[in-house]
Amino acid sequence: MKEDTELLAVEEARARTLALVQPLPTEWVRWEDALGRTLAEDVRAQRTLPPWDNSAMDGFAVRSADLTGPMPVRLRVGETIYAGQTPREEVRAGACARIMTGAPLPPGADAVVMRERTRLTPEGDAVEILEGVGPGNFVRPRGEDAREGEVLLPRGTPLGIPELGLLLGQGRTSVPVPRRPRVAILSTGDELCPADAPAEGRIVDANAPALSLAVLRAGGVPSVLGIARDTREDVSRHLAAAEGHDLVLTSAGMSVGEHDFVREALAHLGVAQDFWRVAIKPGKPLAVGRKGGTLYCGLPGNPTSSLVTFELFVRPALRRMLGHADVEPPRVPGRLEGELKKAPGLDHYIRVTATWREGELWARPLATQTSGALRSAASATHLLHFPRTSSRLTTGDKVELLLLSWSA
Ligand SMILES: Nc1nc2c(c(=O)[nH]1)N[C@H]1C(S)=C(S)[C@@H](COP(=O)(O)OP(=O)(O)OC[C@H]3O[C@@H](n4cnc5c(N)ncnc54)[C@H](O)[C@@H]3O)O[C@H]1N2
Ligand code: MOO
Repeated sequence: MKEDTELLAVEEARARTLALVQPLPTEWVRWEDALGRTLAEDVRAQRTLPPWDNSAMDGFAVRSADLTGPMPVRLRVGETIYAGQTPREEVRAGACARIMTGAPLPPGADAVVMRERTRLTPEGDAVEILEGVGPGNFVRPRGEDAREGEVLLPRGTPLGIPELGLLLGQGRTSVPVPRRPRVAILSTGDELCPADAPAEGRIVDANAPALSLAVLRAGGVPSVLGIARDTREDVSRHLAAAEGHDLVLTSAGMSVGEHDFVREALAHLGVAQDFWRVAIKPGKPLAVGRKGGTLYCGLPGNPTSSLVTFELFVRPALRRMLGHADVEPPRVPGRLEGELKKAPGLDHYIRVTATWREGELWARPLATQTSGALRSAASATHLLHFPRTSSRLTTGDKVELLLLSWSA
């Protein structure tokens, strides 16, 4: 195992993590399970939509050439066409048809005048058009949404609600997507006990359940492997059960303590470590490696450190497995409200609560920033990036804020 004592920059650590993963094999899922995933193949339109030119307004289907002279113009009113009906008559010069939104445009007509710009005679057999319109006015052209045979959505498209609506509009109820990553989560530590059997003098394992929620939110399928004792043998035994997963997350035992066996157990299992230790706070002792098709991330035990490293490294890797092209943590500009100091050297990720005021996002650091305390993450809305080269930030300074996937 390479004893790399140098700290890797956060961007490099993320790039190296992402280089170890790729989109997972394709599966077909129903639309209900496709939200937030990506298309694994180009999807072509099977039908032209709308299938015919149709009206965008309730009003009158007209020949625009009839409306070029002085206004108003009086037209004879023919049939009424509702959505779902087929027009029976051609609109001839000097005439029009009553038409409702979504109804097919009748032959002869090339424009629609909305009802509010007309005056119907009391008998209802003629209408005064109050203003002229050009051809195509309020006409939704055939094929505006889709033309049969064209690529409607290309491979890699993230499937949000309108994209799925578009596919459903084509009569497609299932889509090809990369399958969901299967993620094994292992807590390690002699001091730990499970949350459903809390024991006196022990620390309840909060990391595995918290990480499994983070995995779920990121679109993965978590399975919790329990708690391994602080021996190489017990960690190795538990890790053996994780083989075959796409991603294995371990929690704790990553630092340089006498009982920090996780890296040793990973090496023993044949995991090739890509890096260990990143120049960030919190989360410095992160280790990442690979064996076969499985990515291994050894996350630090401090509860907030494990969640921060999840956001910065694990979630991007899960998004790549799910086929997303954009996997960087999303960022927005903001301003600091408060004072921050540190020694230069590490990138710090400060837990803040940001609120919108006077056209800007103002970020106030939470009172506690210790990574051992989950309080330093509870009620945080963003991570404020305090760059490695910087040692002081003051109220009003422009800052980069990373959106958190944890928040309620
Ligand atoms: N001499 C040094 N000591 C430490 C360093 C260092 O560079 N040199 N780094 C510190 C940093 S930074 C971190 S982060 C921690 C991470 O250490 P480990 O990954 O080895 O984690 P542990 O020491 O086992 O545990 C840390 C802390 O978190 C609690 N914990 C662990 N697992 C859970 C869990 N599943 N649920 C709730 N809480 C958990 C554990 O009880 C400890 O209090 O190392 C520093 N030390
Ligand atoms: O890197 Mo540690 O996560 O600062 O407590």
